[in-house]
Amino acid sequence: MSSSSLLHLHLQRSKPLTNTLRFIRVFSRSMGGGPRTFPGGLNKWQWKRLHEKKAKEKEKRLLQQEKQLYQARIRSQIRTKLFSASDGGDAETAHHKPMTPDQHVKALADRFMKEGAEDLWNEDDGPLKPEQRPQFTGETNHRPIDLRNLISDKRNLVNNTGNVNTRNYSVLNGSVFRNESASLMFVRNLASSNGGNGFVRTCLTGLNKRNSNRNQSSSRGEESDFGTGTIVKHVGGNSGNGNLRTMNEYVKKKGLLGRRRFTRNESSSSEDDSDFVDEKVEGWRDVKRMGSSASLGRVESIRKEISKRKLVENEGKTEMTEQEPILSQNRFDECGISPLTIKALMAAGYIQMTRVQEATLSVCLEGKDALVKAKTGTGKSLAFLLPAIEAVLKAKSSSNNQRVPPIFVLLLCPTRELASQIAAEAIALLKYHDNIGVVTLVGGTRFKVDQKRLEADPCQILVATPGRLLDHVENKSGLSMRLMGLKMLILDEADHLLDLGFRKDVEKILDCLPRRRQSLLFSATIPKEVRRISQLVLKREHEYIDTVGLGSVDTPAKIKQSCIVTPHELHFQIVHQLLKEHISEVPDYKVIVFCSTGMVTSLLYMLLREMKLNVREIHSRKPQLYRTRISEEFKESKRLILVTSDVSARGMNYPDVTLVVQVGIPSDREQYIHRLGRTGRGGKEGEGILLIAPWEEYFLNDLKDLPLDKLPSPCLDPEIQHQMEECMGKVDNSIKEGAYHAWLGYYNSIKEIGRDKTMLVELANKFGQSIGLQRPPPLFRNTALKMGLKDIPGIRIRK
Ligand SMILES: Nc1ncnc2c1ncn2[C@@H]1O[C@H](COP(=O)(O)OP(=O)(O)OP(=O)(O)O)[C@@H](O)[C@H]1O
Repeated sequence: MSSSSLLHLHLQRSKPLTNTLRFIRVFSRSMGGGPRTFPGGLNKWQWKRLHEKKAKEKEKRLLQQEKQLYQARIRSQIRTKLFSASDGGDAETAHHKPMTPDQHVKALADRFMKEGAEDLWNEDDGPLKPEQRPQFTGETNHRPIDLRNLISDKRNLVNNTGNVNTRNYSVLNGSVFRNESASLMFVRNLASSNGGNGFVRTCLTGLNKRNSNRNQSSSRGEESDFGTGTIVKHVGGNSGNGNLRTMNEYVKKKGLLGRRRFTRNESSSSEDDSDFVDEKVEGWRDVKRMGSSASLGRVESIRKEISKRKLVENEGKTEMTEQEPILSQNRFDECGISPLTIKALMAAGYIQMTRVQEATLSVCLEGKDALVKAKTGTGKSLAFLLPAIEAVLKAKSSSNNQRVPPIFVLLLCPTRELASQIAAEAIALLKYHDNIGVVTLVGGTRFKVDQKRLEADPCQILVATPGRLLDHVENKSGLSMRLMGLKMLILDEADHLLDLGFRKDVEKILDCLPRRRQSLLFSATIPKEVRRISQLVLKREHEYIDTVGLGSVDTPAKIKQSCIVTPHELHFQIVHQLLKEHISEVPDYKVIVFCSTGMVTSLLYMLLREMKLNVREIHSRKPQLYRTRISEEFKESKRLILVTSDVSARGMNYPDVTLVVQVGIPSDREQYIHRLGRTGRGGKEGEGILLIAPWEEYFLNDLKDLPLDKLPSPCLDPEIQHQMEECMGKVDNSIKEGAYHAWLGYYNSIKEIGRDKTMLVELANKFGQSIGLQRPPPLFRNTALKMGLKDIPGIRIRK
């Protein structure tokens, strides 16, 4: 399928998506009033829930289609590039010239050497990054309890059969494909990710001959990606039908066809199976033989080619990565930005660019859309603020006096503190520019005050959190009009903003922005899903800039990372011990302790305060003024400990943090990286300790490529233990009860733990006891119902 018809399809498909979103909005607005009873005897809320559920399902389906479309488009682009590059001619003619086997190997190696190619790599292909030596060698002192066993068993099940789950060849046969090697799967996956394109098929079969309807089969491959159909649907087409019949008949004859229909992924692979049959029709055994002999050799060559190139590349890089300097050789005064901005940079002591600034500045200044990944603390904020200022200068010079003063740059970030920090940085860079204003819109402040500021102050750059911005946009405050002049949209912590928690708001905001704009997405972590969903914001021809690079660790090299596995009940005491040790070793200590929820943060803060440590707390349950004051104080201080929830996990640039402690598992790998990244910023040294219970140890699987060392659990002084119990006794019971509920809610939401409710409640009750609760505090019936905990032993329901 050509890229223009793909675009056409995309436009067609994005229409219903917008309609759905509009429907949800109109619907939710209409829920304010209306009749009291609804068809089917439903009350207003049941009716609302029913419709919301339907709308959600529809939206999910449409997003899925968008995703498939995007993948198909990428494949089509890659194919076009590969053919034209390898043949040195245009893509059309290239389709008629088969590649030589050597060319295939080189082209495939090229493709998998590209940054971000992991996305196209499949788990079946084996590790793309070099294997890390196992970090966790020490034995756990504590025997893992049942839940952990259960979890790790289940995980193993998922991991080991991951391929089977997504590409269940065993449906067709047990013997033919199940035992095929990872390498064969690799080629097969290439075939699938290439939409069944001919050159991969040749790889698979080891044959150079091309059939006359290759173009047809190629486009079939892409179309089939949109369907969820069976193998029958997928193979459709001229010769395909015949082949399919042959295959189905064969399978039926052998009694191999199970009840199951193929999923989309399966069908995408099975298309390649059909291609086998296309070229050699004797039967499945032949298919296997061909696949395993010729194509395995080819896969080996591809792997060799990749490692050869990597070796050459790495030889030059070794020294650089070991030291990992964050600064580049380039200076700001050579990069073509405004002299007034350079003056402000120099005044702030910024002379040379960091590597991410060097890598992104020219692209951003050219006006291209970009998705940028760079490690924590490497200067991403400047990397997007400098082009933002340039965009304002350019827009200002070209726009005439307009009735409504336009906002030229909109910068979205997930937390209030981060918004204020970025705004402050922007103001510092604008020190010598006249009449360019920066305004922040964040929750927790008075709406009317925001409106007044927007009216009175110059505002060409708006820094906002999505929720509050949406309030303004939906309130018809005139902000939508001003946003119609937007030239640049920036999403800091883009992966988080495109996460489920924020995505709806971000989508609604996008609806209000002009399509002709430049969009920049920045984060230290960009999971595959986000890369795909980023098309919601970015133009098709955006740049993906990954300064971490394939095969490199995602965390700064100068942060010493370790992990302590010890029962949950001891965590608070161990935190106290670790802090005491750190304070005695590092005179200018500055520590951040992350807890999983606001209430647990509050509890630990009070306990540590009772233990006479110099602590502060920040979490979402505190008023904004207090949060801002503490944040400022912590920025400026030394010898201070900040106990916080995830509101401080991303983007916050507290200088010279010496230690980060994470109590309990974070919500995911990305959050671990961001929390850890509050230390070791700007190329400095730092230390991070993750404190988890034995039943949380499964999470280490997600960090196995990071350099974590396992530390033994420190010995606890019984005297201190006694003191802590006394201090815990002084903490208000309502805080403890809140912490218990929050703890339960947090772990209930983590699927690996939350699915065994009985065990979850047992663990929560143990936690309750450890913080001095005689009995587990009761839950509201509705809350218990929502959490699936109503009839679980150990849960008390409020009368
Ligand atoms: N060109 C530069 N020269 C020297 N220091 C710099 C430069 N650019 C940024 N820094 C410093 O690096 C530190 C980290 O910068 P920044 O907060 O932008 O990191 P980040 O990459 O956005 O981190 P995170 O992923 O946590 O948001 C800051 O202290 C900043 O002042």
